[in-house]
Amino acid sequence: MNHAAIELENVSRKFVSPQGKSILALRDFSLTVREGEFCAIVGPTGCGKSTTLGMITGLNPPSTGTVRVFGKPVEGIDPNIGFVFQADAVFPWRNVVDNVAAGPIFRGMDASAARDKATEWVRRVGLAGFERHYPHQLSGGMRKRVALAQTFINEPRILLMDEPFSALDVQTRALMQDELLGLWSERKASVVFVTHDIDEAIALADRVVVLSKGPGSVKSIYDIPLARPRDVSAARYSKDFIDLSRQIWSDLKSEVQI
Ligand SMILES: Nc1ncnc2c1ncn2[C@@H]1O[C@H](COP(=O)(O)OP(=O)(O)OP(=O)(O)O)[C@@H](O)[C@H]1O
Repeated sequence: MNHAAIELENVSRKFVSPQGKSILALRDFSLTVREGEFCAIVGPTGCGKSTTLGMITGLNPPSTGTVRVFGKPVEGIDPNIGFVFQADAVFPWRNVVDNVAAGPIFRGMDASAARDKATEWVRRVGLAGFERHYPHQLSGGMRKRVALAQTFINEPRILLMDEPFSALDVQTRALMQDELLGLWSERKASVVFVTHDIDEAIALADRVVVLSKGPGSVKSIYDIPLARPRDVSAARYSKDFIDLSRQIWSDLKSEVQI
């Protein structure tokens, strides 16, 4: 049986705008992500996708409702959780190895052991030979590889990704999606992957969750029956993929129409 890794139960989240107006970002939001599941979230702009991730991290608690991670209410930052965001979270003043080693060192690992482990991860994400390069000497795709190594080296049990590949060109993006699935398949963290790209969501996920326009709640959930291991580029041409893409878009279209 698959246990729940993340549970959001009847959650809502209110913000106050700079003008003092109350904004309801999420309403009646319930979602369970199973252990080892890859869950993608799509939805119109402003529907509360990033807010949802913030609640799972504990940085942004819900106004009402409960958020649990591995059965326990979220209280503060959980070291089991890793993040990859759209913006690069690399330190510009550190070279590639030192960027990747930063997490383990912060968690108390001896610096030389951390650098050895980081060097191995740099190789695994295809950056052997670039260990001493600084972020400004790398392409956007290479910096994303550094970000993946930085995250995976900590062996997170939960991985939260907020449009991590949206700034990349189409080819690099496809490569990074394959890379991500390869890394994920080794340890099967529970992933919540936010994207605007329906095809990216289908290519990667076990389930795709469609949110309604703000205040966001779960509109529909699609099981993705594509076999694993997946070759992202090849999977896109299958009939199942195209049918799902059409269905999800028709669901989403009514939410994004003005
Ligand atoms: N700190 C904040 N203060 C005030 N309002 C906020 C805050 N954070 C988010 N909001 C509001 O909550 C709503 C949801 O925002 P959120 O960033 O979660 O949406 P999103 O679905 O991730 O959007 P996008 O797809 O454009 O990235 C928006 O109306 C936003 O303006």
